[in-house]
Amino acid sequence: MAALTRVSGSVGLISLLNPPVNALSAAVRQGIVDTVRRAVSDPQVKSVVICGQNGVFCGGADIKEFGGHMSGPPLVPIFNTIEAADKPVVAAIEGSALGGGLELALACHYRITQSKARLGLPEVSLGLLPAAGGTQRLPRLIGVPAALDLITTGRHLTGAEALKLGIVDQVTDQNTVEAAVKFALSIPSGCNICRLHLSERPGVMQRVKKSAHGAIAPVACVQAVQAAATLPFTQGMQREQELMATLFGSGQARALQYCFFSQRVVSKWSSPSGSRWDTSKPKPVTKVGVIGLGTMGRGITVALALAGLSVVAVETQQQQMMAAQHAVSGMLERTARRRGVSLVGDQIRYSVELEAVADVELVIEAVFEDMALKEKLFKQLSTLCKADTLLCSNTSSLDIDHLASQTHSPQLVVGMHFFAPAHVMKLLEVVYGPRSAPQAVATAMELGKRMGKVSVAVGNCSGFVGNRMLMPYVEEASFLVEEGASPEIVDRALEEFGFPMGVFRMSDLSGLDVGWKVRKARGLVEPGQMSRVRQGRRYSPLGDLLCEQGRFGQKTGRGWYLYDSAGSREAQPDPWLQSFLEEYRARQGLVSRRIDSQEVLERCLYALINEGFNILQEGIAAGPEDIDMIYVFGYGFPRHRGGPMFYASQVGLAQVLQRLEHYQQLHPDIPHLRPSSLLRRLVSSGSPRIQRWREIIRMPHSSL
Ligand SMILES: CCC[C@H](O)CC(=O)SCCNC(=O)CCNC(=O)[C@H](O)C(C)(C)COP(=O)([O-])OP(=O)([O-])OC[C@H]1O[C@@H](n2cnc3c(N)ncnc32)[C@H](O)[C@@H]1OP(=O)([O-])[O-]
Repeated sequence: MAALTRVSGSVGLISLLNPPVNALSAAVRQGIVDTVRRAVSDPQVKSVVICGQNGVFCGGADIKEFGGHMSGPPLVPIFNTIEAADKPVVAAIEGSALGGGLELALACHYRITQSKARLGLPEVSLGLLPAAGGTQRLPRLIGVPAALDLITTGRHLTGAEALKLGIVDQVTDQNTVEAAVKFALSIPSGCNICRLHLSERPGVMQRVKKSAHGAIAPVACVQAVQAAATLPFTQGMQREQELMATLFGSGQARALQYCFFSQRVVSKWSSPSGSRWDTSKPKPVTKVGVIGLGTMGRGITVALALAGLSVVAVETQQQQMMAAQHAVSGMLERTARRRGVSLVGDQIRYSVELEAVADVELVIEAVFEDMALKEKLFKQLSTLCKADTLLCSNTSSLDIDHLASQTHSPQLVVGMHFFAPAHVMKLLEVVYGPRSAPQAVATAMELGKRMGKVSVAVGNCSGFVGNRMLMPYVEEASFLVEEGASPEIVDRALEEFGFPMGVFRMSDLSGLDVGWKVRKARGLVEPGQMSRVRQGRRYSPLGDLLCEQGRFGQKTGRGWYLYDSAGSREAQPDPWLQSFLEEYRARQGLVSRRIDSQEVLERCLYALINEGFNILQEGIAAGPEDIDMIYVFGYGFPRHRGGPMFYASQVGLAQVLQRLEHYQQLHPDIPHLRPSSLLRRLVSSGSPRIQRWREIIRMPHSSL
């Protein structure tokens, strides 16, 4: 899987052959061993160029091999042999040089790269570290601070950035392999590995640990680079191997690698009606209308403009429109500066007239979350837009099928549920109704991809996947507080698990009035009432009672926590809340008990997971990967835990079932603790690997 040819008389050209990304599988590694040996021993070869076939240098080690028995020659001695070769070896980098691919290039004596190529060491995002010499060679080449940044974040660089940092010797816009051959012909033999004077960076470990939220790979990456700074090369390499060995078999590495593949699985969407990603062709879209320029509409406008689309942004209130225009310009400016790209914005046209969207190919409605308002708007859009214009709603929970029924062409209606801030958050839920055409789903998915989103296609139900699962999670947290926990106890347990914020800090940030409005719309709120049973099930009025006191969270300076001032972010425990809770429990006849972090995690997470099984059973999500990517990219579920469904598979489905049964016995009035029948089916099928759940879900129930 690597070929050697002789070009320009004396250059041995080694091509890696393993489409699509020339991953370093066992066969490729063997191919490199053989071709390097032949090139080095051929007296007619004076220098060597290594490149990848089909415009990609190398995507790194073959991640698919990690799950099984590793065979074939290991990378470290191969790269050491290349580095020690007495003929100059040049890497010709096109497309990507990532992970082991960049480590291969670092072992070469020179690197020539295409300007648009992507270079990086993303192993940390797979729960690993660059263990083929990357943690030792990169700091020696570019210094400790720059190497730490690249290795602990896994971020990609362009060829131009790599040149600036000193990772590559030359950047070209011409044919990279030809440039590398020319370069190889011009250099004398010898190696240019630069041995920088390295020193440790104080304080890095503390910073990395804090932002890792419990992930172990970033910490190991720092330890490995510290070894480069303090130990001779050979000992540093040994340390790199030891640290890799601890990461390689860890649950976190398995979870992160599952996320890598799941992200790709969800792009291959399918729906119960039989429509699929590979048989549904998206409609070309160049011009999009956005209706409603509140927080969501502004973010969506920015995300569309950054993706290079023409946008017609409509806000019928003149003053609100002016404010939005100003805000969008600022957001675009800041994002362009951060990304180092030139400012876009001239392709946005603002209007106060709905008719301005008459000629767009797709409309995204982002008005207030009010069904009557949306119904009216969809009726109007259906009349004034072109007959084949796709009408999408950014609703976070309303019935897409009902909205579709307001239009002349219900097959052209889908949900595009963005997450705030829409130009930053990676997740997009694409919601299809029973009547949505496959092309409408494919078009929304493709548009999400162009906007750099992880798009997940889901079925229509109240709250879709993400918000529907959030309900039991948030409710359990409130029940725990009624029973004796404090918001701090609940939040601490969830943050130690890896969430960036616990339930209560998160609610304070997004505003307690948001959930209050939703509960009011569902007829659950009874002002001034303390009853704990509503609509036939357990209910906690705590959130409503706080809102009645004007405690809306950060924006009012008090909510579940106390803040220095309105808008401040520093949450302090609130003595008022403590006495309020004591009084509440006394009036309800509740005897406060000690609640530990295990109970917090089990009740909140298993309730969330259980709803995930219901969603799978109903076919709202096609597979566990869809749910997991929604939670990882949209709800801060720790990526190193793989997502809620993967986490359940790691805990053990029988254990999750048994704990749900236990809690359901204690709390028979909480329906979301009643174990899902799919969970029971999976347990009775022997708790198969998560990759097999789709088969079991599709199996007729009677066969079990
Ligand atoms: C000793 C340890 C040494 C070392 O330090 C460890 C490593 O190197 S760890 C590795 C560090 N390297 C990384 O983390 C880089 C991971 N890769 C990427 O970031 C992107 O794939 C890349 C940017 C290369 C191309 O993006 P794109 O053009 O949008 O294309 P795409 O993303 O859609 O992928 C196309 C297909 O290729 C598949 N596949 C891809 N890479 C690998 C792989 N390494 N392996 C196996 N398969 C891989 C991918 O699943 C997909 O398959 P399918 O069946 O068609 O769904």
